[in-house]
Amino acid sequence: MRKQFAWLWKNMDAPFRRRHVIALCVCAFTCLLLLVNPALSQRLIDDVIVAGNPKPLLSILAVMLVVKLGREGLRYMMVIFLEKDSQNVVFNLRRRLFSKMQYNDMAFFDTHRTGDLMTRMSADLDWCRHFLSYIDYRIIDAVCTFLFATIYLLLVNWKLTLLLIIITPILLLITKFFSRHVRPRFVFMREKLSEMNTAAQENIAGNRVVKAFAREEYEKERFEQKNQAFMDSHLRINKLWLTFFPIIELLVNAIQLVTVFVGGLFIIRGELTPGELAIFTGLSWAVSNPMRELGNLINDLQRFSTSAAKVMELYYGTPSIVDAPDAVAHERMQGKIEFDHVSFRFDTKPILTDVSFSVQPGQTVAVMGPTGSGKTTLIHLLARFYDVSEGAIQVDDCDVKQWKLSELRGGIGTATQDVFLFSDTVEGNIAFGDQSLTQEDVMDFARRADAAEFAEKLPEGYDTIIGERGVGLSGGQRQRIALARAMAVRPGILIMDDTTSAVDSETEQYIQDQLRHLPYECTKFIIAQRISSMRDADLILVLQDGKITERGTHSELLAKRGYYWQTYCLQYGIPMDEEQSTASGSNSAVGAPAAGMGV
Ligand SMILES: Nc1ncnc2c1ncn2[C@@H]1O[C@H](COP(=O)(O)OP(=O)(O)OP(=O)(O)O)[C@@H](O)[C@H]1O
Repeated sequence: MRKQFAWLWKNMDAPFRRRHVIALCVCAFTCLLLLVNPALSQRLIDDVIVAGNPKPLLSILAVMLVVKLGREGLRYMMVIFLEKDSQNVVFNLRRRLFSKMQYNDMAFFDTHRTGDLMTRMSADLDWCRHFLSYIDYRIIDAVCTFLFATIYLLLVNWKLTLLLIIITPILLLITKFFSRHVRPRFVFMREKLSEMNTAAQENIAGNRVVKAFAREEYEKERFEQKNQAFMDSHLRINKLWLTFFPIIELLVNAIQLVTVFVGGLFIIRGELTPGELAIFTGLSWAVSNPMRELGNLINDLQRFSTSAAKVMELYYGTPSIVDAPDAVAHERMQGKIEFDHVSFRFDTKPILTDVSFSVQPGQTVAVMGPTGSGKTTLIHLLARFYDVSEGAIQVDDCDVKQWKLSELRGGIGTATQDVFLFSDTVEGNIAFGDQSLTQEDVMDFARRADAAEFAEKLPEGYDTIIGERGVGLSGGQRQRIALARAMAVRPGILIMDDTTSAVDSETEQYIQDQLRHLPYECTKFIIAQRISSMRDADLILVLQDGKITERGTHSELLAKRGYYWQTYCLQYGIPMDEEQSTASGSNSAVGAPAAGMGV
């Protein structure tokens, strides 16, 4: 807990820290002020009522009123200070956490559910705010009220005071027991909250799939289970609390009884004046209330501690893929790529094995292969989303591990398989990677990606806001905006991962032509299933089970009669026997049917 407080403190700006200390001192001072009115009540009873002397009456009442008003005013100021300080910390934390998430490894996002991360950024952070704006002052309040009242009562009558506080050690023991048992329940509850949020988030993000499969009822049921589990975890805590709470209440109420009963006896024996008994009855709550509060505070503290631990995990997590200390600065990326005996494993599962190839700047390399063969992983390694397990990847004759990450990734434009567009205008989405693009540039790249025609027809043209994930656009339209976005950063390496799979052949042909005439030099890295997307590539790689099984140009691969040739025959409806006899002539004859089919 101390660590967590130190962490929050570290994230509070200096002026707010000063104010926070002042606010907590004010809190302690107002606890001291609590003693004034019971002390004045004693004088009121002993010196005014019992003595029959009305002279000091007005002055006593005036001081009581001033103290009461002053105390309320100070508490008001304290609450405002605490609220502002806690907001300052949460603001700083949110900023830092968001930035942390930006730089986290791909592996981090592979293993953390979105719903869980959202819970850390919202509910868990709110518990950090709650600690600074409420829990910490309530602790000081309880401790100071108890201590000041006890000391004062000891001075008035130590025997009666000892009777009042005799139950304190028992209470502390019960509290310790409660605290030990409630913590794992809070950890469990936090997990259930995260699962519930994840279910809600996935349902919202995947609502189209839910509808398409008419799985609303199933989803409702699934969420119901998570909701129920979260509620049950809450109830388990409440159950524990309910076994603990009556014991505390009983002990605390005993304090009040002892005060009146033993206090009365002391008056009869002349050991206490009626005014002094008024102090005891007036302050017995100040001794008993903090004890009563203990359970609540422990609940809150454990809840805070569970949430803070989750936020701290994110806060202190360090990405494993970072700039090397001796990273080399590069001007513009030229686009020379070399994979040198690259192998890659996810945990122990081999994904790529001994992959070697090289591409010169400006060339086009295409990769094809069955699904799951490791094509996307190749580009993930190139952009250093993951580090190779063995071998090395060089870009412009420099190991990618020696590149500054921002320059490496900034030099690669990627149109990914799974298109994600932001809730922004079409123009904003295309200019995402380069905010300095002019409107003319945006329109030019949209034209090259064949996105101009439909973009202009949108209700507000390029200023039309498209929804999250490009809602409102067709799959092919989204792919074309994603391609324009990748082209627009003028990368040294342009990666197209299944980018034209959802567009028709004519559009694909148009895009292919445009790719040949980009207004800058770049290496093109194409991942595709269609032969038409790759037939003009300088190098075509066939990847099977993470290994390169075929390599060469279109005609060389057709001549090999392997996977590429089979795919070719399947896609162009050529019986394999017939193709074999056609291809037994020259290489140009092999290319002829496809060219003739206009694909
Ligand atoms: N984050 C991950 N953790 C573990 N395994 C993964 C992860 N991402 C991918 N894989 C596995 O790596 C293998 C290669 O995946 P990859 O996405 O590179 O294939 P692909 O050839 O691009 O497939 P597709 O054509 O379907 O896109 C697959 O078996 C996949 O299950």
